[in-house]
Amino acid sequence: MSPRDALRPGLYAITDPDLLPGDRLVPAVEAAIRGGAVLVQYRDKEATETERLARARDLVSLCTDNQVPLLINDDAALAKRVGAAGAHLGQEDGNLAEARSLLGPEAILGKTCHASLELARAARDAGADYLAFGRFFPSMTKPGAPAATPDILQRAQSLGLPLSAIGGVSLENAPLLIANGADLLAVIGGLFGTDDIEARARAFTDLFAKTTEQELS
Ligand SMILES: Cc1ncc(COP(=O)(O)OP(=O)(O)O)c(N)n1
Ligand SMILES: Cc1ncsc1CCOP(=O)(O)O
Ligand SMILES: [Mg+2]
Repeated sequence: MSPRDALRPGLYAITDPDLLPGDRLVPAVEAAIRGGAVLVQYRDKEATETERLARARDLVSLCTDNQVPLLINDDAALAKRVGAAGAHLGQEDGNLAEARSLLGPEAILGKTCHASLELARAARDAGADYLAFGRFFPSMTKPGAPAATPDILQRAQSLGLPLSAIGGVSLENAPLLIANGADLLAVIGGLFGTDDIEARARAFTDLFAKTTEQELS
C-alpha cells in the first residue's frame, strides 16, 4: 500500500520543540502512535539544520517501523532527504507541484487553506492529498493563525479530499469538528502538552469510532 492509500481518518499528531525538547521527542511520538495516531508531522522552527535532519531521521525510523506516515512541515527537500512519506506546506512554504515532482506520485502532500474554499480548490487542483483548515479554536502554539469556523469543513466536503482541522483542538471541542466533517484532527498542545500522551491519543482516536457509530445508528 502506498503512503497516500494509507491516509485514513483519525488523530494527526504534530510535534513541537518546546513541548518535546531533545530526547523527549521520539518516546512522545511513540506514545501517540500506541494511542492510535494515524499520521505524524515533524514541525520544528527552532532547531538547527543539523538537528532537524537528525530528528527527522529518528522519526522516519520510528514511523516506518509502525507503518504510520511521517510528514515534514514546511520542507519538502528535508522530506526527500530523510525518506519521509510527504510534507505539509503552508501558503508561504513553496509550491505543491514542485514538491510533487521532488517527492513523487506516492508522497502525501498537505496544504494549509486557513478558512478559504478558494485556497482549498487551488490546493486540490495543484495536487494536494489533504486540505488543512484552521485554526478553529484559540491556540497557545500559534495564537496569531487566521481563524476558521467549523462550517468551512462542511463546505469543503464537495472537494472530495480528506479534511484536516487544526488549532486549539481538545477532547471537548473535537466532536464538533468531526461532526462537521473533519477527517483528521491535527493536534499539538492538546496531545503533547499532557502527562499521559498515549491515553490522550487513545481518547482522540476513540472519538472517531464513536462519531462513526453515531452516524450509523
Ligand atoms: C495539518 C496542519 N495544518 C495546518 C498547519 C499550518 O501550516 P502553516 O500555515 O504553514 O503554519 P506552520 O505550521 O508552518 O506554522 C500545519 N502545519 N499542519
Ligand atoms: C500550526 C498551526 N496552524 C494553525 S493553529 C496551529 C497550531 C496548533 O497547535 P495547537 O494544537 O497547540 O493549538
Ligand atoms: Mg508552514
